[in-house]
Amino acid sequence: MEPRYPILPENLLLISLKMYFTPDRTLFYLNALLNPDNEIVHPANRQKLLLALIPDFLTIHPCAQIIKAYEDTLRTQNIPTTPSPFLLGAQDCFWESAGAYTGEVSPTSLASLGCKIVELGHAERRAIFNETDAQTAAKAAAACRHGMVPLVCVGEVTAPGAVVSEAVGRAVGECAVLVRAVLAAVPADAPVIFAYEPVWAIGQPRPAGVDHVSAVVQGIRGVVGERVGTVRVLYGGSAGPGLWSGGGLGTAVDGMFLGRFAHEIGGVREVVREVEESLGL
Ligand SMILES: O=C(CO)COP(=O)(O)O
Repeated sequence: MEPRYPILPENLLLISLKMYFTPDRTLFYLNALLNPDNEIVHPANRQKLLLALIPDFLTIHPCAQIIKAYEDTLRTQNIPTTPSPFLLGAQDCFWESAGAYTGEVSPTSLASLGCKIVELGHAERRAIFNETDAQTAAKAAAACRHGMVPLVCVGEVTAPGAVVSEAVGRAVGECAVLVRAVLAAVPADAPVIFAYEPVWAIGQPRPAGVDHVSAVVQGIRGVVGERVGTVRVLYGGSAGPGLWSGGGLGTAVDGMFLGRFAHEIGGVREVVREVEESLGL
């Protein structure tokens, strides 16, 4: 059977919890994201803005149950849940579906639990676990075989020097290698999300400058070119409230990939409000 991919609207806000939260805190956090009183997830806005949570592997199953219960509640209120108003993602997956691969996580299992997005090639996995472009591309293909969207992290390692134009060209060149490898590995109609995360901007007090991000993202879009499947390009790396509207990032990218600055629900609400306002929602 052909995989059925989730529909991606034009704007995405994705949150990775990396390895920061305990299971209890993750479940409390997800319940808070979905609580209508917190005004974060608005099913009516699904066609324009979609949120997703990417927790650790241990909490994927209970998170899936919480999201299912949330959708059941929406249905009792006659609010449509197709396409899903909120997605669940995983922080990695293996490139094989099953077998003697101790410690690895199967894409089949992730899909069966309701994961729709698989994050791949994060800078931390590349630096600490030596993950290669070929491995990331193979994992992206595996995610697609199971109807999940690969969320591929790309970004240059070194911060820009004094010559801005050179820095942009170098950054695009570094990102292009993985962008091309992934697009060559996945079906032409598979949706793909690229998170442009300059390695030097991850885990910092401030994000990369919007001018730099904007120019590199334009370059990445050029590398992607025309393609049947949807491609979204997000920014990640110390992103948080104030960057989308005040910082002007909103006109350059299709969304943000949030880390630490989404750990408090109030911060997520601020970011959501900025994006919604920019979309006239
Ligand atoms: O790597 C990131 C998202 O995956 C960004 O993390 P920080 O926002 O904490 O820098």
